[in-house]
Amino acid sequence: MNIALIGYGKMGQIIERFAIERGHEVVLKIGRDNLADLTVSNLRKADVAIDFSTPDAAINNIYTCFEANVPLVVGTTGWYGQLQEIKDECLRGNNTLLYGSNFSIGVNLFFHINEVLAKVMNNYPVYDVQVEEIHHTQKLDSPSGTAMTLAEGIIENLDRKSEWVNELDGNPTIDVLKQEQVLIASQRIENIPGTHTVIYSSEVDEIELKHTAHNRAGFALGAVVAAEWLQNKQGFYNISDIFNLK
Ligand SMILES: NC(=O)C1=CN([C@@H]2O[C@H](COP(=O)(O)OP(=O)(O)OC[C@H]3O[C@@H](n4cnc5c(N)ncnc54)[C@H](OP(=O)(O)O)[C@@H]3O)[C@@H](O)[C@H]2O)C=CC1
Ligand SMILES: O=C(O)C1=N[C@H](C(=O)O)C[C@H](O)C1
Repeated sequence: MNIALIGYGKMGQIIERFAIERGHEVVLKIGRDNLADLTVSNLRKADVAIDFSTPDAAINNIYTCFEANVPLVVGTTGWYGQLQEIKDECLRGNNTLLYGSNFSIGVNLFFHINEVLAKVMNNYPVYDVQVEEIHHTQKLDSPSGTAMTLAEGIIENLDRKSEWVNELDGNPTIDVLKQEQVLIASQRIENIPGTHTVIYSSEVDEIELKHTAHNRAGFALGAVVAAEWLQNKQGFYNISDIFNLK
């Protein structure tokens, strides 16, 4: 496959390594210093594009890929407020997009276990739940996309929770946490690739479900596998469609 890499930072560079290892060719690499090369005609040289750029850049990049009619894998987080608009536009224009807050196999298993556990916890109201996430200090968005997916998995399955709220580095955004809210506590610490914990606590004990990424390889390999899966498909997909754990 010919691949266009949109965003050539920490993730883009590791994705390139895995793409080449798996026999693909990287025909376009876009970073901040060659943004002018992100054109419809350049994108049409690729069979698929993979975007790991920035929360602010993602929406524009997605629309440019739609215009070029090139299938797109979006790993960038921090744009999900516009998810419905992008989904509608993708389907309206017969385009192809797969997105995911986390492409690693381990986290996708974790997402599934989180949903099963949340269902079980309907019968155990003595436990309250919160999500914690720790990432490197260059991360632009908070909470992490992965933490949002975890909180949404809890909300969809645990009847006593209906929304999430975020605090960054101990700075609360609300005065009082309501019973129906799931707190996502975010922390930024040098060099942490991504650690997520779901904690159920009662007066007498705690249950912790934790995923620690040792490096970024799992995310990057997952993105290349997602691009391969997207070949010859049309429509709007999430990474969970590949793992099919439901
Ligand atoms: N879904 C998943 O599994 C994962 C998702 N992510 C997400 O991927 C994104 C990128 O992460 P990461 O690689 O660590 O971040 P980096 O900051 O290392 O890389 C982002 C790159 O995008 C470039 N860039 C800036 N503006 C644009 C633009 N308009 N178009 C294209 N590229 C642009 C930046 O250029 P410059 O360096 O010049 O600023 C930089 O090279 C983040 O949103 C992160 O949350 C990360 C890991 C896993
Ligand atoms: O910015 C990162 O680094 C990561 N971002 C993703 C997220 O927001 O969940 C995935 C991973 O945790 C690394």
